[in-house]
Amino acid sequence: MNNEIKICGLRDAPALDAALDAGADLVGFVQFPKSPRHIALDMAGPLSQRASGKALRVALAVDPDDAALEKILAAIDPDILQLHGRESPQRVTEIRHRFGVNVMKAIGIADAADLAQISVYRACCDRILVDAKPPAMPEALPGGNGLTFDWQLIAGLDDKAGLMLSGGLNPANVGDAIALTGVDAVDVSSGVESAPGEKDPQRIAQFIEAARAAFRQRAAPSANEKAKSA
Ligand SMILES: O=C(O)c1ccccc1NCC(=O)[C@H](O)[C@H](O)COP(=O)(O)O
Repeated sequence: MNNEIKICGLRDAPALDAALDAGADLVGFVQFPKSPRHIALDMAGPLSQRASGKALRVALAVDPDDAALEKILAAIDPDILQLHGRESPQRVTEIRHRFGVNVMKAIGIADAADLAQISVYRACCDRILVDAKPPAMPEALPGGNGLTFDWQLIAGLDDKAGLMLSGGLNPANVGDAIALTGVDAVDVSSGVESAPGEKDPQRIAQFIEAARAAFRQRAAPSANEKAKSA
């Protein structure tokens, strides 16, 4: 992963086009009927085709069984399957092998103890999305809650390869999140919406611009480094 930006929860062509036009690297289609971002497969298929070759297409599912996965993968034909439930490492391995699909596993982070899951899942999946742990309420969604977590936990990791930072990011805080954590990839959903499930093209563009600026800033040599090499 190298300076990648994912816009998740796209449900219609105007929102998808806003993400693609602004330069999103990954676009996500949520398969979770209780979410305001859920998109039916007969709509998700054409949207995914529209994004083909322009961005990596991510199908997001929560504890899917094989029958559900067959339908999701056939309709969306994703480049990446994001698993956002309680899938065990064994289940992730099984899915990867059975369906031959790249998998990004979401891990909920609330405190330092949760970081152990990163190395557990690194061994069995292609990417890892570190997200805020959902609130412990029956009606809470597994993701898309607009909640941040302590970014210092990620900043302190020795190995950030393959990590995508998520949870409560928005155009105003994504620059700080990138600078502080040092991650190479970010993901957003509710932070670029005007109402639950309603993507706002202007906020999408602002988010991508702010993230790109932070990635550029990190790549640029500091004044100190420039002086040393002069
Ligand atoms: O977005 C949803 O509604 C959703 C529902 C069920 C499982 C996962 C979901 N979203 C996962 C994502 O990848 C979100 O982008 C991620 O949780 C960040 O969301 P937000 O804090 O709203 O930016």
